[in-house]
Amino acid sequence: MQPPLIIAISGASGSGKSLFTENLINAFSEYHKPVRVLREDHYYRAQDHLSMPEREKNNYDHPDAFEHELLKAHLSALRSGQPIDYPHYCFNTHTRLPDTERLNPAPVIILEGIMLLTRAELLPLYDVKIFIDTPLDICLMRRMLRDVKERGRTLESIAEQYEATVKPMYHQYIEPSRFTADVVVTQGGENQIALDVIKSHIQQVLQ
Ligand SMILES: Nc1ncnc2c1ncn2[C@@H]1O[C@H](COP(=O)(O)OP(=O)(O)O)[C@@H](O)[C@H]1O
Ligand SMILES: Nc1ccn([C@@H]2O[C@H](COP(=O)(O)O)[C@@H](O)[C@H]2O)c(=O)n1
Repeated sequence: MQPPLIIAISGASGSGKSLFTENLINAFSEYHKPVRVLREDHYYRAQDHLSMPEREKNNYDHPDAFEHELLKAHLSALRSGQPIDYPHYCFNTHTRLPDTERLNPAPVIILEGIMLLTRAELLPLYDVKIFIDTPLDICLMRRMLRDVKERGRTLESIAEQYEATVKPMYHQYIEPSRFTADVVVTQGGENQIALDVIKSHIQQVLQ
């Protein structure tokens, strides 16, 4: 069996990675190749041993917040045709859920997450590296709306976390990782030309 094509999509929180991923999947639907999506967020470290106030204080915008060793092992397994036990994460409790999900390999694997391009040891595992480059003020505005609605946050906590970790870590880790990307996408998840270009590259590779 041919190894899967692995596409990594990175960029700031709120840059439109999830939306771009959804649109890329839709673009694939006519091509009849099963696509599997893995979210780096699911690889945030389990923190069951910490109290809630301790969890709330943590820096979730540092590469070490993620169990990248597990992600790397999972990518290697999928590449060699083995299934994985995909972890699930809860943003409200800041830790992993007890259950995992058995996932089989697929011809196309899309990975999505903020720190995917920051680890030198992960880069060789990706076939295509994409960076969604969206101005930070737009990312923050989107994040505020989403985190209040979906992640149980208050505006005060979002503003505090943004100043303390999200913004400085973006400049330290995420922004420099842009230069490792094959494609930098401006105008976020709705950039149709970028979607078409990437789709046509992927079609050529898969033929
Ligand atoms: N181009 C866009 N125009 C309007 N809203 C957008 C756009 N891109 C993303 N959003 C919205 O902003 C929020 C964050 O986008 P999302 O794709 O989840 O970002 P990320 O995965 O990078 O954190 C979501 O509610 C999404 O629907
Ligand atoms: N317990 C957590 C874990 C992560 N975060 C924030 O999530 C952001 C990354 O996820 P996106 O879907 O927005 O890319 C990251 O910036 C962390 O600050 C959190 O708030 N709590």
